[in-house]
Amino acid sequence: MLGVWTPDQIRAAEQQLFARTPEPVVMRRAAHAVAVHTARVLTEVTDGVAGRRVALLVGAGNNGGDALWAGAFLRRRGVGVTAVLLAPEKAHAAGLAALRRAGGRAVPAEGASADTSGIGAEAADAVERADVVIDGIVGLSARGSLRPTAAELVRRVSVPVVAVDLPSGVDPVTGAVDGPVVQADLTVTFGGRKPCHVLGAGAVCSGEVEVVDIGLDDHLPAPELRVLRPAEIGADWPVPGPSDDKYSQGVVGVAAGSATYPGAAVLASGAAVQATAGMVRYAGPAADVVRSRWPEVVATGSVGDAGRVQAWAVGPGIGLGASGRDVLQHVLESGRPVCADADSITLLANDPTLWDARDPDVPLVLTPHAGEFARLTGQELGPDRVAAAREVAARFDAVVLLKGNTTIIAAPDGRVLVNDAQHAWLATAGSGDVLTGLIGALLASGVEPWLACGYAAHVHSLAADLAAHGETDDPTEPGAPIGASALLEAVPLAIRKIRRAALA
Ligand SMILES: NC(=O)C1=CN([C@@H]2O[C@H](COP(=O)(O)OP(=O)(O)OC[C@H]3O[C@@H](n4cnc5c(N)ncnc54)[C@H](OP(=O)(O)O)[C@@H]3O)[C@@H](O)[C@H]2O)[C@@H](O)CC1
Ligand SMILES: [K+]
Repeated sequence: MLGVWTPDQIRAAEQQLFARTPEPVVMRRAAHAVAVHTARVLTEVTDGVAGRRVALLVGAGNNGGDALWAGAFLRRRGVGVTAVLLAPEKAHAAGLAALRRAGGRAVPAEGASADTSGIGAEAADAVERADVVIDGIVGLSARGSLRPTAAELVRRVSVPVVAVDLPSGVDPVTGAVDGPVVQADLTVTFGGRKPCHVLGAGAVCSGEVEVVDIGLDDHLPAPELRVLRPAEIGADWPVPGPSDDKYSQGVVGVAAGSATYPGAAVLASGAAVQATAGMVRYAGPAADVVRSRWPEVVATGSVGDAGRVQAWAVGPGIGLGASGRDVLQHVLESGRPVCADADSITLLANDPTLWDARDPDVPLVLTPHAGEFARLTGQELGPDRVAAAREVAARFDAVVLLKGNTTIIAAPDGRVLVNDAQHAWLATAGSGDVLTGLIGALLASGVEPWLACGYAAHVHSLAADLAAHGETDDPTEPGAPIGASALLEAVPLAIRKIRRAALA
Protein backbone atom coordinates (compact mmCIF):
# COMPACT_ATOMS: atom_id res chain seq x y z
CA MET A 1 0.00 0.00 0.00
CA LEU A 2 1.10 3.53 -0.64
CA GLY A 3 0.96 5.76 2.43
CA VAL A 4 -0.48 9.26 2.50
CA TRP A 5 0.39 11.67 5.33
CA THR A 6 -1.21 14.97 6.37
CA PRO A 7 0.82 18.21 6.31
CA ASP A 8 0.86 18.15 10.16
CA GLN A 9 2.28 14.63 10.20
CA ILE A 10 4.91 15.62 7.63
CA ARG A 11 5.85 18.76 9.59
CA ALA A 12 6.23 16.82 12.84
CA ALA A 13 8.46 14.25 11.12
CA GLU A 14 10.42 17.08 9.50
CA GLN A 15 11.19 18.60 12.92
CA GLN A 16 12.63 15.28 14.08
CA LEU A 17 14.69 14.99 10.92
CA PHE A 18 16.04 18.54 11.34
CA ALA A 19 17.36 17.59 14.78
CA ARG A 20 19.80 15.29 12.97
CA THR A 21 20.15 16.77 9.50
CA PRO A 22 20.29 20.58 9.09
CA GLU A 23 17.34 22.12 7.23
CA PRO A 24 19.41 23.49 4.32
CA VAL A 25 20.77 20.00 3.63
CA VAL A 26 17.25 18.57 3.48
CA MET A 27 16.03 21.41 1.32
CA ARG A 28 18.85 21.03 -1.17
CA ARG A 29 18.12 17.31 -1.40
CA ALA A 30 14.47 18.12 -2.16
CA ALA A 31 15.36 20.84 -4.65
CA HIS A 32 17.92 18.68 -6.41
CA ALA A 33 15.21 16.08 -7.05
CA VAL A 34 12.96 18.80 -8.49
CA ALA A 35 15.79 19.81 -10.83
CA VAL A 36 16.46 16.22 -11.94
CA HIS A 37 12.79 15.62 -12.73
CA THR A 38 12.45 18.98 -14.47
CA ALA A 39 15.43 18.09 -16.66
CA ARG A 40 13.61 14.88 -17.57
CA VAL A 41 10.48 16.82 -18.52
CA LEU A 42 12.58 19.32 -20.52
CA THR A 43 14.12 16.43 -22.44
CA GLU A 44 10.71 14.95 -23.15
CA VAL A 45 9.35 18.29 -24.35
CA THR A 46 12.33 19.79 -26.19
CA ASP A 47 14.74 16.88 -26.70
CA GLY A 48 17.39 18.53 -24.57
CA VAL A 49 18.31 20.41 -21.40
CA ALA A 50 21.15 22.91 -22.05
CA GLY A 51 19.97 26.10 -23.73
CA ARG A 52 16.32 25.54 -22.77
CA ARG A 53 14.30 28.00 -20.68
CA VAL A 54 12.65 27.44 -17.31
CA ALA A 55 10.54 29.97 -15.40
CA LEU A 56 10.18 29.61 -11.62
CA LEU A 57 7.00 30.88 -9.97
CA VAL A 58 8.27 31.71 -6.48
CA GLY A 59 6.05 32.38 -3.44
CA ALA A 60 6.86 33.60 0.06
CA GLY A 61 7.97 30.40 1.76
CA ASN A 62 10.13 27.32 1.57
CA ASN A 63 8.15 25.99 -1.38
CA GLY A 64 9.50 28.97 -3.31
CA GLY A 65 12.91 28.25 -1.76
CA ASP A 66 12.83 24.74 -3.22
CA ALA A 67 12.03 26.21 -6.63
CA LEU A 68 14.93 28.71 -6.36
CA TRP A 69 17.45 25.99 -5.38
CA ALA A 70 16.12 23.77 -8.18
CA GLY A 71 16.67 26.71 -10.55
CA ALA A 72 20.28 26.98 -9.36
CA PHE A 73 20.86 23.27 -10.12
CA LEU A 74 19.27 23.60 -13.56
CA ARG A 75 21.33 26.70 -14.32
CA ARG A 76 24.46 24.58 -13.78
CA ARG A 77 23.21 22.27 -16.52
CA GLY A 78 23.04 25.20 -18.94
CA VAL A 79 19.34 26.01 -18.58
CA GLY A 80 18.27 29.65 -18.83
CA VAL A 81 16.42 30.24 -15.54
CA THR A 82 14.25 33.21 -14.57
CA ALA A 83 12.60 33.38 -11.16
CA VAL A 84 9.35 35.35 -11.00
CA LEU A 85 9.06 36.55 -7.40
CA LEU A 86 5.53 36.95 -6.06
CA ALA A 87 6.74 38.49 -2.78
CA PRO A 88 10.27 39.76 -3.52
CA GLU A 89 10.90 40.91 0.05
CA LYS A 90 9.97 37.47 1.47
CA ALA A 91 11.63 35.26 -1.16
CA HIS A 92 13.83 32.54 0.36
CA ALA A 93 17.16 34.39 0.80
CA ALA A 94 19.57 31.45 0.55
CA GLY A 95 17.74 29.99 -2.44
CA LEU A 96 17.71 33.33 -4.21
CA ALA A 97 21.42 33.84 -3.54
CA ALA A 98 22.18 30.34 -4.87
CA LEU A 99 20.22 31.04 -8.05
CA ARG A 100 21.99 34.35 -8.60
CA ARG A 101 25.41 32.76 -7.94
CA ALA A 102 24.63 30.16 -10.59
CA GLY A 103 23.81 32.92 -13.10
CA GLY A 104 20.01 32.85 -12.87
CA ARG A 105 17.82 35.93 -13.04
CA ALA A 106 15.06 37.08 -10.69
CA VAL A 107 12.28 39.53 -11.58
CA PRO A 108 9.30 40.76 -9.58
CA ALA A 109 5.90 39.39 -10.59
CA GLU A 110 4.31 42.81 -10.39
CA GLY A 111 5.56 45.89 -12.21
CA ALA A 112 5.09 48.15 -15.17
CA SER A 113 3.22 46.16 -17.78
CA ALA A 114 1.79 46.55 -21.22
CA ASP A 115 -1.70 45.74 -19.98
CA THR A 116 -3.84 46.29 -16.87
CA SER A 117 -3.14 42.91 -15.21
CA GLY A 118 -0.39 44.26 -12.95
CA ILE A 119 2.03 41.56 -14.14
CA GLY A 120 5.41 43.12 -15.00
CA ALA A 121 6.61 42.88 -18.59
CA GLU A 122 9.72 40.87 -17.65
CA ALA A 123 7.68 38.43 -15.61
CA ALA A 124 5.13 37.98 -18.40
CA ASP A 125 7.94 37.47 -20.89
CA ALA A 126 9.66 34.83 -18.70
CA VAL A 127 6.46 32.79 -18.37
CA GLU A 128 5.52 33.09 -22.02
CA ARG A 129 8.97 32.11 -23.35
CA ALA A 130 9.59 29.22 -20.94
CA ASP A 131 9.78 25.62 -22.13
CA VAL A 132 8.78 24.37 -18.67
CA VAL A 133 7.46 26.20 -15.60
CA ILE A 134 8.26 25.20 -12.00
CA ASP A 135 5.45 25.98 -9.56
CA GLY A 136 6.91 27.07 -6.21
CA ILE A 137 4.08 29.46 -5.35
CA VAL A 138 2.89 27.68 -2.25
CA GLY A 139 3.24 24.25 -0.64
CA LEU A 140 2.25 22.69 2.65
CA SER A 141 1.29 26.04 4.21
CA ALA A 142 -1.25 26.90 1.50
CA ARG A 143 -4.43 28.52 2.75
CA GLY A 144 -7.40 29.41 0.56
CA SER A 145 -7.32 29.94 -3.16
CA LEU A 146 -4.50 31.57 -5.12
CA ARG A 147 -4.12 35.29 -4.70
CA PRO A 148 -4.83 37.48 -7.77
CA THR A 149 -1.24 38.01 -8.99
CA ALA A 150 -0.38 34.32 -8.63
CA ALA A 151 -3.66 33.40 -10.32
CA GLU A 152 -2.92 35.74 -13.25
CA LEU A 153 0.56 34.25 -13.73
CA VAL A 154 -0.83 30.72 -13.63
CA ARG A 155 -3.47 31.67 -16.19
CA ARG A 156 -0.67 32.65 -18.61
CA VAL A 157 1.17 29.33 -18.43
CA SER A 158 0.78 27.23 -21.56
CA VAL A 159 3.74 24.85 -21.21
CA PRO A 160 4.27 21.76 -19.01
CA VAL A 161 4.41 22.48 -15.28
CA VAL A 162 6.44 20.73 -12.59
CA ALA A 163 4.84 21.44 -9.21
CA VAL A 164 7.01 21.54 -6.12
CA ASP A 165 5.39 19.41 -3.40
CA LEU A 166 1.82 20.11 -4.57
CA PRO A 167 0.05 22.08 -7.28
CA SER A 168 -0.60 25.58 -5.95
CA GLY A 169 -4.29 26.37 -5.53
CA VAL A 170 -5.33 22.99 -4.09
CA ASP A 171 -6.13 22.50 -0.43
CA PRO A 172 -3.31 20.28 0.88
CA VAL A 173 -5.60 18.41 3.29
CA THR A 174 -8.80 17.89 1.29
CA GLY A 175 -7.63 18.19 -2.32
CA ALA A 176 -10.46 20.68 -2.86
CA VAL A 177 -10.05 23.46 -5.43
CA ASP A 178 -11.96 26.69 -5.06
CA GLY A 179 -10.62 29.03 -7.75
CA PRO A 180 -7.64 29.23 -10.09
CA VAL A 181 -5.20 26.35 -9.76
CA VAL A 182 -2.00 25.00 -11.26
CA GLN A 183 -2.53 22.02 -13.53
CA ALA A 184 0.75 20.17 -13.12
CA ASP A 185 2.11 17.55 -15.47
CA LEU A 186 4.35 16.29 -12.71
CA THR A 187 4.39 16.91 -8.96
CA VAL A 188 7.61 16.21 -7.09
CA THR A 189 6.80 15.70 -3.42
CA PHE A 190 8.95 14.94 -0.42
CA GLY A 191 8.90 12.10 2.09
CA GLY A 192 5.43 10.78 1.20
CA ARG A 193 2.21 11.56 -0.63
CA LYS A 194 -0.11 14.18 0.89
CA PRO A 195 -3.93 13.90 0.79
CA CYS A 196 -4.22 16.43 -2.05
CA HIS A 197 -2.30 14.04 -4.34
CA VAL A 198 -4.95 11.36 -4.08
CA LEU A 199 -8.20 13.21 -3.31
CA GLY A 200 -10.68 14.97 -5.58
CA ALA A 201 -9.60 17.74 -7.92
CA GLY A 202 -6.16 17.80 -6.29
CA ALA A 203 -5.44 14.31 -7.64
CA VAL A 204 -6.19 15.52 -11.17
CA CYS A 205 -4.20 18.77 -10.79
CA SER A 206 -1.15 16.88 -9.44
CA GLY A 207 -0.56 14.97 -12.68
CA GLU A 208 2.07 12.25 -12.24
CA VAL A 209 3.31 12.20 -8.63
CA GLU A 210 6.95 11.46 -7.85
CA VAL A 211 7.82 10.86 -4.18
CA VAL A 212 11.39 11.77 -3.26
CA ASP A 213 13.14 10.26 -0.25
CA ILE A 214 14.55 13.07 1.90
CA GLY A 215 15.15 10.95 4.99
CA LEU A 216 11.71 11.36 6.61
CA ASP A 217 10.76 7.67 6.54
CA ASP A 218 12.09 6.81 10.01
CA HIS A 219 10.10 9.65 11.55
CA LEU A 220 6.72 9.16 9.92
CA PRO A 221 3.79 7.75 11.95
CA ALA A 222 1.13 5.40 10.52
CA PRO A 223 -0.24 7.02 7.38
CA GLU A 224 -3.49 8.98 7.50
CA LEU A 225 -4.69 7.39 4.22
CA ARG A 226 -3.62 4.47 2.11
CA VAL A 227 -3.82 3.66 -1.59
CA LEU A 228 -3.78 0.07 -2.83
CA ARG A 229 -1.42 -0.88 -5.63
CA PRO A 230 -2.94 -2.92 -8.47
CA ALA A 231 -0.33 -5.66 -8.03
CA GLU A 232 -1.21 -6.27 -4.39
CA ILE A 233 -4.91 -6.48 -5.23
CA GLY A 234 -4.07 -8.90 -8.04
CA ALA A 235 -1.95 -11.06 -5.74
CA ASP A 236 -4.75 -11.34 -3.18
CA TRP A 237 -7.81 -11.60 -5.49
CA PRO A 238 -9.55 -14.87 -4.67
CA VAL A 239 -9.23 -17.50 -7.40
CA PRO A 240 -9.89 -21.23 -7.06
CA GLY A 241 -7.04 -23.46 -5.95
CA PRO A 242 -6.55 -27.18 -6.60
CA SER A 243 -8.55 -28.25 -3.54
CA ASP A 244 -11.44 -25.79 -3.98
CA ASP A 245 -15.02 -26.57 -4.90
CA LYS A 246 -17.96 -24.25 -5.47
CA TYR A 247 -18.78 -24.07 -1.76
CA SER A 248 -15.29 -23.67 -0.36
CA GLN A 249 -14.79 -20.37 -2.18
CA GLY A 250 -17.76 -18.79 -0.48
CA VAL A 251 -21.42 -18.48 -1.43
CA VAL A 252 -22.77 -14.95 -1.78
CA GLY A 253 -26.44 -14.11 -1.43
CA VAL A 254 -27.82 -11.21 -3.46
CA ALA A 255 -31.06 -9.55 -2.33
CA ALA A 256 -31.83 -6.86 -4.86
CA GLY A 257 -34.31 -5.68 -7.49
CA SER A 258 -38.04 -6.10 -7.81
CA ALA A 259 -40.44 -7.70 -10.30
CA THR A 260 -41.03 -4.30 -11.92
CA TYR A 261 -37.37 -3.29 -11.81
CA PRO A 262 -35.26 -6.42 -12.22
CA GLY A 263 -32.19 -4.54 -13.55
CA ALA A 264 -30.53 -4.07 -10.16
CA ALA A 265 -30.93 -7.81 -9.47
CA VAL A 266 -29.37 -8.77 -12.81
CA LEU A 267 -26.45 -6.36 -12.40
CA ALA A 268 -25.62 -7.13 -8.76
CA SER A 269 -25.92 -10.90 -9.31
CA GLY A 270 -23.89 -10.68 -12.52
CA ALA A 271 -21.12 -8.77 -10.78
CA ALA A 272 -20.99 -11.44 -8.08
CA VAL A 273 -20.79 -14.13 -10.78
CA GLN A 274 -17.93 -12.33 -12.56
CA ALA A 275 -15.96 -11.47 -9.40
CA THR A 276 -15.18 -14.84 -7.89
CA ALA A 277 -15.68 -18.49 -8.75
CA GLY A 278 -17.86 -19.48 -5.77
CA MET A 279 -21.62 -19.82 -5.88
CA VAL A 280 -24.14 -16.98 -6.20
CA ARG A 281 -27.62 -17.25 -4.73
CA TYR A 282 -30.25 -14.68 -5.68
CA ALA A 283 -33.29 -14.15 -3.47
CA GLY A 284 -36.13 -11.89 -4.54
CA PRO A 285 -38.99 -11.16 -6.89
CA ALA A 286 -36.73 -10.94 -9.97
CA ALA A 287 -35.64 -14.58 -9.74
CA ASP A 288 -36.91 -15.54 -13.23
CA VAL A 289 -35.14 -12.66 -14.95
CA VAL A 290 -31.90 -13.30 -13.05
CA ARG A 291 -32.04 -17.02 -13.90
CA SER A 292 -32.54 -16.36 -17.59
CA ARG A 293 -29.63 -13.89 -17.74
CA TRP A 294 -27.29 -15.79 -15.38
CA PRO A 295 -28.14 -19.50 -15.47
CA GLU A 296 -25.34 -20.23 -12.99
CA VAL A 297 -27.16 -18.29 -10.25
CA VAL A 298 -29.33 -20.32 -7.88
CA ALA A 299 -32.39 -18.10 -7.71
CA THR A 300 -35.26 -18.25 -5.23
CA GLY A 301 -38.20 -15.98 -4.53
CA SER A 302 -37.36 -14.88 -1.01
CA VAL A 303 -34.44 -14.49 1.38
CA GLY A 304 -36.07 -17.03 3.71
CA ASP A 305 -35.70 -19.74 1.03
CA ALA A 306 -32.24 -18.76 -0.13
CA GLY A 307 -30.21 -21.41 1.72
CA ARG A 308 -26.81 -20.93 3.32
CA VAL A 309 -24.53 -18.10 2.27
CA GLN A 310 -21.25 -16.71 3.62
CA ALA A 311 -22.19 -13.05 2.95
CA TRP A 312 -25.05 -10.93 1.69
CA ALA A 313 -25.19 -8.08 -0.80
CA VAL A 314 -28.46 -6.28 -0.17
CA GLY A 315 -30.31 -3.19 -1.19
CA PRO A 316 -30.33 -2.06 -4.83
CA GLY A 317 -33.94 -1.82 -5.95
CA ILE A 318 -35.51 -3.58 -2.93
CA GLY A 319 -37.71 -0.53 -2.30
CA LEU A 320 -38.46 1.44 0.82
CA GLY A 321 -41.68 -0.36 1.78
CA ALA A 322 -42.40 -3.16 4.23
CA SER A 323 -41.06 -5.93 2.00
CA GLY A 324 -37.72 -4.15 1.55
CA ARG A 325 -37.55 -3.61 5.28
CA ASP A 326 -38.23 -7.31 5.96
CA VAL A 327 -35.52 -8.37 3.51
CA LEU A 328 -32.97 -6.11 5.18
CA GLN A 329 -33.95 -7.27 8.66
CA HIS A 330 -33.63 -10.92 7.64
CA VAL A 331 -30.19 -10.37 6.14
CA LEU A 332 -28.92 -8.36 9.12
CA GLU A 333 -30.14 -11.10 11.47
CA SER A 334 -28.37 -13.82 9.46
CA GLY A 335 -25.11 -13.37 11.34
CA ARG A 336 -23.24 -13.14 8.03
CA PRO A 337 -21.21 -10.18 6.74
CA VAL A 338 -23.46 -7.79 4.82
CA CYS A 339 -22.83 -5.18 2.14
CA ALA A 340 -25.80 -2.82 2.48
CA ASP A 341 -26.32 -0.46 -0.43
CA ALA A 342 -28.90 1.90 -1.92
CA ASP A 343 -32.41 1.32 -0.47
CA SER A 344 -30.88 -0.52 2.51
CA ILE A 345 -29.14 2.67 3.55
CA THR A 346 -32.32 4.73 3.27
CA LEU A 347 -34.24 2.05 5.19
CA LEU A 348 -31.65 2.21 8.00
CA ALA A 349 -31.91 6.02 7.99
CA ASN A 350 -35.71 5.93 8.09
CA ASP A 351 -35.96 3.27 10.78
CA PRO A 352 -33.03 3.20 13.21
CA THR A 353 -34.58 0.21 15.06
CA LEU A 354 -33.23 -1.89 12.15
CA TRP A 355 -29.74 -1.47 13.62
CA ASP A 356 -30.85 -3.76 16.46
CA ALA A 357 -31.18 -6.64 13.98
CA ARG A 358 -27.44 -6.66 13.51
CA ASP A 359 -24.97 -8.75 15.46
CA PRO A 360 -22.29 -6.16 16.34
CA ASP A 361 -19.51 -8.74 15.93
CA VAL A 362 -20.41 -9.38 12.29
CA PRO A 363 -18.95 -7.01 9.68
CA LEU A 364 -21.24 -4.55 7.96
CA VAL A 365 -20.33 -2.51 4.88
CA LEU A 366 -22.34 0.60 3.95
CA THR A 367 -21.85 2.06 0.47
CA PRO A 368 -23.58 5.47 0.39
CA HIS A 369 -23.37 8.13 -2.31
CA ALA A 370 -23.55 11.75 -1.14
CA GLY A 371 -27.38 11.81 -1.00
CA GLU A 372 -27.61 8.55 0.97
CA PHE A 373 -24.84 9.80 3.23
CA ALA A 374 -26.90 12.91 4.01
CA ARG A 375 -29.97 10.77 4.75
CA LEU A 376 -28.00 8.43 6.99
CA THR A 377 -26.31 11.16 9.02
CA GLY A 378 -28.81 14.02 8.76
CA GLN A 379 -25.99 16.24 7.48
CA GLU A 380 -24.87 17.33 4.03
CA LEU A 381 -21.49 16.01 2.97
CA GLY A 382 -18.88 18.79 3.21
CA PRO A 383 -15.54 19.12 1.37
CA ASP A 384 -13.65 16.94 3.90
CA ARG A 385 -14.99 13.59 2.71
CA VAL A 386 -12.28 11.65 4.53
CA ALA A 387 -13.21 13.05 7.94
CA ALA A 388 -16.89 12.50 7.15
CA ALA A 389 -16.42 8.84 6.14
CA ARG A 390 -14.20 8.16 9.14
CA GLU A 391 -16.70 9.70 11.54
CA VAL A 392 -19.63 7.71 10.13
CA ALA A 393 -17.65 4.45 10.12
CA ALA A 394 -16.93 4.92 13.82
CA ARG A 395 -20.51 6.02 14.60
CA PHE A 396 -22.13 2.97 12.96
CA ASP A 397 -19.27 0.53 13.63
CA ALA A 398 -19.25 -0.32 9.93
CA VAL A 399 -16.92 -0.08 6.96
CA VAL A 400 -18.14 2.95 5.01
CA LEU A 401 -17.45 3.20 1.30
CA LEU A 402 -18.28 6.75 0.27
CA LYS A 403 -18.89 6.80 -3.48
CA GLY A 404 -17.49 9.41 -5.86
CA ASN A 405 -14.81 9.76 -8.52
CA THR A 406 -12.54 9.53 -5.51
CA THR A 407 -13.96 6.75 -3.37
CA ILE A 408 -13.19 6.85 0.34
CA ILE A 409 -13.27 3.64 2.37
CA ALA A 410 -13.17 4.09 6.13
CA ALA A 411 -12.97 1.30 8.70
CA PRO A 412 -14.41 1.76 12.20
CA ASP A 413 -10.88 1.71 13.66
CA GLY A 414 -9.93 4.81 11.64
CA ARG A 415 -8.03 3.24 8.72
CA VAL A 416 -8.89 4.90 5.40
CA LEU A 417 -8.31 3.72 1.84
CA VAL A 418 -8.67 5.98 -1.18
CA ASN A 419 -9.47 4.87 -4.72
CA ASP A 420 -9.22 7.59 -7.31
CA ALA A 421 -10.89 6.51 -10.56
CA GLN A 422 -9.18 9.30 -12.58
CA HIS A 423 -12.19 9.23 -14.90
CA ALA A 424 -15.95 9.66 -14.67
CA TRP A 425 -17.12 6.70 -16.78
CA LEU A 426 -18.79 5.19 -13.71
CA ALA A 427 -21.36 8.00 -13.68
CA THR A 428 -23.97 5.73 -15.25
CA ALA A 429 -27.16 4.12 -13.97
CA GLY A 430 -26.58 0.71 -12.43
CA SER A 431 -22.85 1.05 -11.81
CA GLY A 432 -23.47 1.07 -8.03
CA ASP A 433 -25.35 -2.24 -8.31
CA VAL A 434 -22.26 -3.77 -9.93
CA LEU A 435 -20.07 -2.53 -7.06
CA THR A 436 -22.42 -4.08 -4.50
CA GLY A 437 -22.16 -7.46 -6.19
CA LEU A 438 -18.37 -7.27 -6.31
CA ILE A 439 -18.10 -6.41 -2.61
CA GLY A 440 -20.57 -9.14 -1.65
CA ALA A 441 -18.59 -11.77 -3.57
CA LEU A 442 -15.32 -10.73 -1.95
CA LEU A 443 -16.88 -10.76 1.52
CA ALA A 444 -18.17 -14.28 0.86
CA SER A 445 -14.66 -15.33 -0.18
CA GLY A 446 -13.40 -14.25 3.22
CA VAL A 447 -11.56 -11.07 2.21
CA GLU A 448 -11.35 -8.64 5.15
CA PRO A 449 -14.20 -6.11 4.64
CA TRP A 450 -12.11 -2.94 4.44
CA LEU A 451 -9.82 -4.55 1.87
CA ALA A 452 -12.79 -6.13 0.06
CA CYS A 453 -14.16 -2.62 -0.50
CA GLY A 454 -10.77 -1.36 -1.68
CA TYR A 455 -10.31 -4.28 -4.08
CA ALA A 456 -13.86 -3.95 -5.41
CA ALA A 457 -13.59 -0.17 -5.88
CA HIS A 458 -10.36 -0.56 -7.82
CA VAL A 459 -11.62 -3.32 -10.12
CA HIS A 460 -14.89 -1.41 -10.61
CA SER A 461 -13.13 1.76 -11.79
CA LEU A 462 -10.59 -0.17 -13.85
CA ALA A 463 -13.36 -2.19 -15.55
CA ALA A 464 -15.14 1.06 -16.45
CA ASP A 465 -11.94 2.47 -17.93
CA LEU A 466 -11.30 -0.68 -19.96
CA ALA A 467 -14.90 -0.78 -21.16
CA ALA A 468 -14.85 2.90 -22.16
CA HIS A 469 -11.65 2.42 -24.17
CA GLY A 470 -12.68 -0.85 -25.79
CA GLU A 471 -10.06 -2.61 -27.81
CA THR A 472 -7.60 0.35 -27.68
CA ASP A 473 -7.06 -0.30 -23.94
CA ASP A 474 -5.20 3.04 -23.92
CA PRO A 475 -6.39 5.67 -21.42
CA THR A 476 -4.82 8.48 -23.46
CA GLU A 477 -7.14 7.65 -26.38
CA PRO A 478 -10.65 9.12 -26.22
CA GLY A 479 -13.14 6.69 -24.67
CA ALA A 480 -16.86 6.28 -25.30
CA PRO A 481 -19.64 6.34 -22.69
CA ILE A 482 -20.58 2.95 -21.30
CA GLY A 483 -23.62 1.47 -19.59
CA ALA A 484 -23.51 -0.77 -16.53
CA SER A 485 -23.81 -3.90 -18.73
CA ALA A 486 -20.58 -3.01 -20.55
CA LEU A 487 -18.97 -2.31 -17.19
CA LEU A 488 -20.03 -5.74 -15.97
CA GLU A 489 -18.66 -7.41 -19.07
CA ALA A 490 -15.26 -5.77 -18.48
CA VAL A 491 -14.90 -7.05 -14.91
CA PRO A 492 -12.95 -10.20 -15.96
CA LEU A 493 -10.63 -8.02 -18.10
CA ALA A 494 -9.91 -5.86 -15.07
CA ILE A 495 -9.26 -8.85 -12.84
CA ARG A 496 -6.91 -10.33 -15.44
CA LYS A 497 -5.07 -7.02 -15.65
CA ILE A 498 -4.42 -6.74 -11.90
CA ARG A 499 -3.44 -10.41 -11.69
CA ARG A 500 -0.98 -9.79 -14.54
CA ALA A 501 0.40 -6.79 -12.59
CA ALA A 502 0.95 -9.12 -9.64
CA LEU A 503 3.15 -11.37 -11.77
CA ALA A 504 5.32 -8.53 -13.09
N1 LIG B 1 8.14 19.09 4.87
C1 LIG B 1 9.40 18.86 4.55
O1 LIG B 1 9.98 17.92 5.01
C2 LIG B 1 10.09 19.78 3.66
C3 LIG B 1 9.42 20.85 3.08
N2 LIG B 1 9.99 21.60 2.15
C4 LIG B 1 9.23 22.63 1.47
O2 LIG B 1 8.65 23.56 2.35
C5 LIG B 1 7.31 23.81 1.94
C6 LIG B 1 6.52 24.42 3.03
O3 LIG B 1 7.08 25.67 3.24
P1 LIG B 1 6.46 26.78 4.19
O4 LIG B 1 5.94 26.14 5.41
O5 LIG B 1 7.49 27.82 4.33
O6 LIG B 1 5.22 27.32 3.41
P2 LIG B 1 4.75 27.49 1.87
O7 LIG B 1 3.82 26.39 1.55
O8 LIG B 1 5.93 27.70 1.00
O9 LIG B 1 3.87 28.83 1.95
C7 LIG B 1 4.52 30.00 2.24
C8 LIG B 1 3.62 31.18 2.32
O10 LIG B 1 2.79 31.35 1.18
C9 LIG B 1 1.73 32.24 1.50
N3 LIG B 1 0.46 31.68 1.06
C10 LIG B 1 -0.38 30.88 1.76
N4 LIG B 1 -1.45 30.56 1.04
C11 LIG B 1 -1.29 31.15 -0.17
C12 LIG B 1 -2.08 31.18 -1.34
N5 LIG B 1 -3.24 30.53 -1.41
N6 LIG B 1 -1.63 31.89 -2.41
C13 LIG B 1 -0.44 32.55 -2.33
N7 LIG B 1 0.33 32.54 -1.23
C14 LIG B 1 -0.08 31.87 -0.17
C15 LIG B 1 1.81 32.43 3.00
O11 LIG B 1 2.55 33.60 3.29
P3 LIG B 1 1.93 35.02 3.58
O12 LIG B 1 1.95 35.70 2.25
O13 LIG B 1 0.54 34.81 4.09
O14 LIG B 1 2.86 35.64 4.53
C16 LIG B 1 2.62 31.21 3.41
O15 LIG B 1 3.24 31.37 4.66
C17 LIG B 1 6.86 22.46 1.47
O16 LIG B 1 5.69 22.51 0.69
C18 LIG B 1 8.08 22.02 0.69
O17 LIG B 1 8.05 22.57 -0.62
C19 LIG B 1 11.27 21.23 1.60
O18 LIG B 1 12.07 22.34 1.49
C20 LIG B 1 12.04 20.15 2.27
C21 LIG B 1 11.50 19.50 3.38
K1 LIG C 1 3.71 24.34 -5.38
